[in-house]
Amino acid sequence: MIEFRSVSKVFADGTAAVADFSLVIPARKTTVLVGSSGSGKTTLLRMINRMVDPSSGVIEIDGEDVQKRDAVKLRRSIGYVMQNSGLLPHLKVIDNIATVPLLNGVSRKQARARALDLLDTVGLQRTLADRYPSQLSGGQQQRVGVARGLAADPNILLMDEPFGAVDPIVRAELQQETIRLQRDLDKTVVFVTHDIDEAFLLGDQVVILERGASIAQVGSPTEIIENPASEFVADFVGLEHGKRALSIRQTAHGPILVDGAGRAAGVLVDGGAP
Ligand SMILES: Nc1ncnc2c1ncn2[C@@H]1O[C@H](COP(=O)(O)OP(=O)(O)OP(=O)(O)O)[C@@H](O)[C@H]1O
Repeated sequence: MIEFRSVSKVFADGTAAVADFSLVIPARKTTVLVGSSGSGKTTLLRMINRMVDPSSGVIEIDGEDVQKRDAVKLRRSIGYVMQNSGLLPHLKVIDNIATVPLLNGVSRKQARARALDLLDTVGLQRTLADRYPSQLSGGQQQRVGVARGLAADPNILLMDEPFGAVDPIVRAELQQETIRLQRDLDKTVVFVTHDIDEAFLLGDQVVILERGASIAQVGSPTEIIENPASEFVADFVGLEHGKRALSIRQTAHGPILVDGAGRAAGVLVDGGAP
């Protein structure tokens, strides 16, 4: 479990990125921080692994204040996946994945063997191991980024807009892979996005943020859609514009569900049916 208690961050130039933020992030679930640009999502994420230190307040992992941990060791024990994969261009795929285990003292042979296993885990061919990042597609690079994040077998995986730079089809594929990985690996995932649909798809817990990382609402996707806490939330999740409003239309073959634009969205089935 990760806990933020009254955490604030004011950068050296006076920018108040985060003001009095408190949140419990449960273990082995996916928590998604979602909000528009500049709402403080990345700053919150980076305070978990001490890439950024808070100005005030406490962040605990399993009851231990992260400020009391060695920053470098802490960072290496937590997986981090970023938007443009962050791969080192002069290292082959296999060596990119093996970097953190090597730094942690794992033997080269073991680290490379694990890197090959991780290529399987993220759905990449092992034959890609000897390529350089520039010889991969954007989607493949992101998968390598996820493999690298998992390399030290961390309990916590931080993902900062990991699929922001790939096309919508690859993005949908990577989202499904993330759901599968989470089911198989059971990590505590903290995921940052500005895309509410991605947040609802991936999040067990969704945190909607306004400027200064002020929490507009926190809850499961169902709770938020059923009962938006404010007009801001209703607007942000698309309830105000009818984007998520489904209605029943009778057809010659029975009732179907249509969305706000009148497009067929599905059929109605008995919720109790197998
Ligand atoms: N190192 C820094 N120095 C000064 N201001 C910063 C620094 N890093 C971030 N900020 C500012 O803090 C605020 C929050 O930034 P942050 O990157 O956390 O937001 P975000 O929600 O992740 O945005 P985006 O979706 O655009 O990445 C912004 O106003 C940003 O300009």
